[in-house]
Amino acid sequence: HDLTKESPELQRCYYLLTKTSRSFAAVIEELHPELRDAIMIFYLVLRALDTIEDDMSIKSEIKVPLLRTFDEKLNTKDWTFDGNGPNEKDRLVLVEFDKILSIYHGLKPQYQDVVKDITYKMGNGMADYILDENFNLNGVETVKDYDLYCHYVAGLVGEGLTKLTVMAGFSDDSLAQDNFEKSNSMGLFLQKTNIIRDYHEDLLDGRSFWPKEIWSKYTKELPLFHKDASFEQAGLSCINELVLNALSHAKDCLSYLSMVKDPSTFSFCAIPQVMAIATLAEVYNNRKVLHGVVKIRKGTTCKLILESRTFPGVVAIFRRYIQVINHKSSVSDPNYLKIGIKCGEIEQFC
Ligand SMILES: COc1cccc([C@H]2O[C@H](CC(=O)N[C@@H](CC(=O)O)C(=O)O)C(=O)N(CC(C)(C)C)c3ccc(Cl)cc32)c1OC
Repeated sequence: HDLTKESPELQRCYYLLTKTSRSFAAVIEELHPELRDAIMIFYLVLRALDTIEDDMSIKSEIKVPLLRTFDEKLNTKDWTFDGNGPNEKDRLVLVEFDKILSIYHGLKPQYQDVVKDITYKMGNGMADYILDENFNLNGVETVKDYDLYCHYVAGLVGEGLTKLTVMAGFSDDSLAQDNFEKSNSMGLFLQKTNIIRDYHEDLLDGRSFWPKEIWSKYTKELPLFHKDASFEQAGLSCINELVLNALSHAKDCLSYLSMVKDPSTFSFCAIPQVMAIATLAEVYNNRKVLHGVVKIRKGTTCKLILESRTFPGVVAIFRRYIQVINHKSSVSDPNYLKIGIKCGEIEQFC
């Protein structure tokens, strides 16, 4: 849409958006005017929160209270933060947070309330995890912990977006009546896909989000998958079980998408989901995941965006990649039968 007629602050916010996520910024800019600015601001506020959580140069005595009270910054007119982490690529959203605030205060009050409510819940969820020693030392312990962590950082985003789209009349009211189960799955499907894909990168940062309840079936130490060639097969079985776990959200995601009515909102919701199912098919049984970040090809991304403009198009994409996963699975894999059953279930649903 044409930004030149917008206020300087709004133009600056869209500039910040393109800086933080080039490809996804284009999708947000195509949104219906009723929700475009609200979702752009929601995205930037979440990015600011994520940048604080990720900034290892802020010590936890400062970081924890900052995360817990971040929603209160939304009541101010000009709060900014010059977090001293020069290497944080998203630092700009904190340094220029006053620009985000000026647009936030111009949003409809009911949209402001959704952004603030989710910011409050996410900030406190993040703070709880930073304080939870066992998370810090061993990473995420149980699959239950894994689902809770992903709820805080991603499931809540789905919940907020559902509230916004239902308020705008762009999605079925029923999406806001299932205790946000389907909204939560929309976030967990994306976040779990990223966590599987980012194994090596997170290891380099000295952390991991792979749940110990799963990886400890295949190794005593998580880095061995990368370091020791004799653990490569075990690493593949672990990836495959994590993909199986992520696929448990696929039906909810397809059901969610079937209830989004507005075309631009549908694309906004569908594009990340089709990227995720394609990524899951790429990482499944793929040893490259243990040594680097595996990305789907640019050409594939373009095809997926074009094909995901309608619900039947999205269903066809899911069906195709479920088949790819099924054909890649090997009889020697401990979860061979389960992945076959799961793929069958999702195909039935398609
Ligand atoms: C109903 O729920 C959704 C509907 C549409 C999109 C998203 C979801 O999609 C992007 C898509 C995105 O940001 N893609 C990036 C690639 C990447 O960062 O991995 C991109 O294309 O650059 C994404 O990844 N996250 C981040 C979380 C997953 C943590 C929520 C995200 C962050 C803020 C917002 Cl407002 C939205 C999203 C939804 O959230 C679940």
